[in-house]
Amino acid sequence: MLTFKESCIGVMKLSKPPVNSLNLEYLTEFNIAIEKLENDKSCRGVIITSALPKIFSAGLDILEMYQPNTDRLRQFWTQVQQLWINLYGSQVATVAAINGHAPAGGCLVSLSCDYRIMAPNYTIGLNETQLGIVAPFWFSDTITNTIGFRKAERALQLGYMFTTDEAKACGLIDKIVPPDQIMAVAHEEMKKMFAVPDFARQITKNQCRKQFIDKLHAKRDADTDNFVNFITKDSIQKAMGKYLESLKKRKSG
Ligand SMILES: CC/C=C\C/C=C\C/C=C\CC/C=C/CC(=O)SCCNC(=O)CCNC(=O)[C@H](O)C(C)(C)COP(=O)(O)OP(=O)(O)OC[C@H]1O[C@@H](n2cnc3c(N)ncnc32)[C@H](O)[C@@H]1OP(=O)(O)O
Repeated sequence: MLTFKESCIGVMKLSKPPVNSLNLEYLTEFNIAIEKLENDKSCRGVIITSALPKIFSAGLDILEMYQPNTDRLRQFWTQVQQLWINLYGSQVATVAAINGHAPAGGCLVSLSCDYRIMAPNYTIGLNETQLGIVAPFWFSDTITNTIGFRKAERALQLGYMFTTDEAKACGLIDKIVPPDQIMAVAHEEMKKMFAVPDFARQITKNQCRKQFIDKLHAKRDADTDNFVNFITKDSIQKAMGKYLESLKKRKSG
């Protein structure tokens, strides 16, 4: 993770080649970096982007969920939950500068921000059903809060990956920006949020999102149990094995 401050804005660049997949160690690093910025009194905003060409993030590392060690799987999911709590509940203004593909967990990271700008000709969405797995309730809540129930329900069932244009049309992202302008526009959008007094913006964000974060807090242990029980089922393991194979075939084909 490349993290630096530009005046009162923290910039976090995901930099885990080849695809910024989020494994236990990288999620832990991500959480520490965001918590550090959150606790920095001089930091008013955070921009999240990718240091890699063409990929924002491939989402959760599938290898963490395939033939897993159960203790590690629990730690992994705890860090996934914490990342969402940290980002969706962040007091600082957040902008996702999506400069590449953003499937599943990559999409969730961006949906947890306050504003999303995206470069053209990429794809974004919660594609979990395509892997034979299920987006948990707090993934569904986050996309539903962004694009509305009907569109979210349809997209979740299909595991639909939106093109940048489709994502803009349904409100999954807010703006399409050429890749060379994405950071400049992220700063412009940040300035618009800074024009509002921080406490008023923070209380308003909290009013909108707190009920969803409280829901996960209340069900956090059960959610981890559900995840571990679900992922370790033979049928789910088979489906994930097939999906990994299909990724490799697509590469060689
Ligand atoms: C009753 C039950 C109720 C509730 C259920 C309870 C709990 C919920 C259960 C489960 C929820 C779990 C949630 C999961 C969310 C996720 O994030 S899952 C991850 C989904 N991600 C994807 O599907 C992305 C797959 N990747 C791609 O589409 C492409 O790789 C991508 C477009 C990102 C890049 O394409 P390209 O540049 O062509 O690169 P390659 O495809 O060649 O990939 C390079 C190597 O990277 C490997 N890789 C790709 N993605 C991942 C990944 N996510 N994890 C691990 N590894 C990945 C790929 O295999 C290549 O590896 P290789 O070089 O061949 O070794």
